[in-house]
Amino acid sequence: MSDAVTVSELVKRYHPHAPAAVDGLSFTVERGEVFGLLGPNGAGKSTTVGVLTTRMLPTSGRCLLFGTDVVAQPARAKRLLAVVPQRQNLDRSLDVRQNLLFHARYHGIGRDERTSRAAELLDLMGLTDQAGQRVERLSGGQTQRVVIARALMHAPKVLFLDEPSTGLDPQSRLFLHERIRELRERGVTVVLTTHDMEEAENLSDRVGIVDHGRLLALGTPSALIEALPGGTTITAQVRCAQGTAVDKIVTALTELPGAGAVEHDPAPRGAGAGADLGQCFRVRTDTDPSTLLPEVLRTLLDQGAEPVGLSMARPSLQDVFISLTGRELR
Ligand SMILES: Nc1ncnc2c1ncn2[C@@H]1O[C@H](COP(=O)(O)OP(=O)(O)OP(=O)(O)O)[C@@H](O)[C@H]1O
Repeated sequence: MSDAVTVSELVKRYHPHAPAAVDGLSFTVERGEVFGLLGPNGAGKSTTVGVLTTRMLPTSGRCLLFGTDVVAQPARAKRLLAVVPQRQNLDRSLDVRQNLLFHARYHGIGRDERTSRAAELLDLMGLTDQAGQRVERLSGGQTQRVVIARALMHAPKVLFLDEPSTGLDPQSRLFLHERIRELRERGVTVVLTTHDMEEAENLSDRVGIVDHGRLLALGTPSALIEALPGGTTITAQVRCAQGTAVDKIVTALTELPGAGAVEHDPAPRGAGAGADLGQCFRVRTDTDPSTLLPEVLRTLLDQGAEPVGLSMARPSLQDVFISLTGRELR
C-alpha cells in the first residue's frame, strides 16, 4: 500500500542561477499520521507544500499523494488533497454554510451529500450556531474553523495546514488541536507546517526538520528529543556564604557520575534580596536525572551552599530545532 505522501529527491529552483529553494528533499508521510514539516523562515517548507498541492511545478524529483503523481495527474491529486492556507480566503459574499456548500459543488458533490456533509462538519467544528452568519462577522478562531470545515467538504485524504494556530487565542488553539487529533482518528492524513514548536510537539506523530531546502532530521518528537546530547538540565539556585569558592562547586558537580556540562550563572533571574550572594548552577545530563538530583543537592550542601530552588527541565522540540538550525535570525 502506498504512503500518503512520498517526496523523492525534490528540487525546486525559482531561477536557474539562484540557490535551490528545495535541494534534494526526500521523505514520506504514512497514511493517517500527523506530520510536522518544520524549519526556519526560507527553509523551503512552503515551496515543498506548493509542489505537493500542485500550486507549482518542481525542477526535478517526484511527489506522490497516495500513489498519484502530482505533476502527471494534477486533477486527480487535487481531489485527494485540501489546503488550509495561513491567510483565510473565504467568500465574503456568502454565509458560513454557503461557503461550505459552494466548495462542495465546485468539487462535483451532489446536493444531498453536500447538505449532510456541511451539517456534519459544522457540528464537528463547533459552528452549527454560526451557519447562517456572514463570514466577515466571525472571530479569528471561528474563521479558521470555517476554512478547515470548507477544506474537508470534498473528503480529502490529506490535509495541508499552514500555521493553523497563528493569531488564535488559547481556547481556539486548544479546540483546533482537538479537532486535528479527531481528524487523524477518522483517518485523515495531516501535513502541518508550523513555527510553533509546542504545537508541533503536541500534535505530530513525526516531524521533519528542514533548512536550506534539505532534510536535517526526521522522526518522532520524542526520539529527536532523546537524541539531543546533554539531555535534561538540573538547575539549582543557591545562596552562598561570602567567600565561597564557586569554582570548587563547579568542579564537584562536574565530577558527579552522570553529570555532563556544568554552567555557573552568578546573577540568576529573580534572585531578589541578597542577589549579590545568589548563584545558579546548571548541570546537564544524559542519564536518569532522578538519581543525579539528590547527588547535586548533597554536593551543594557539602560545599556550604544553601539551595533555595531546584528544578529539572527536559529538553523540548524547540531545543532540537535550535541545535539543528542555529540561533541566528535570517
Ligand atoms: N516565488 C519565489 N521566487 C523566488 N524565490 C522564492 C519564491 N518563493 C520562495 N522563494 C525563496 O525560496 C526559499 C524557500 O522559501 P519558502 O517560502 O519555501 O520557505 P519557508 O520555509 O516556507 O519559509 P517561511 O517559514 O518564511 O514561510 C527562500 O529563499 C525564498 O526566498
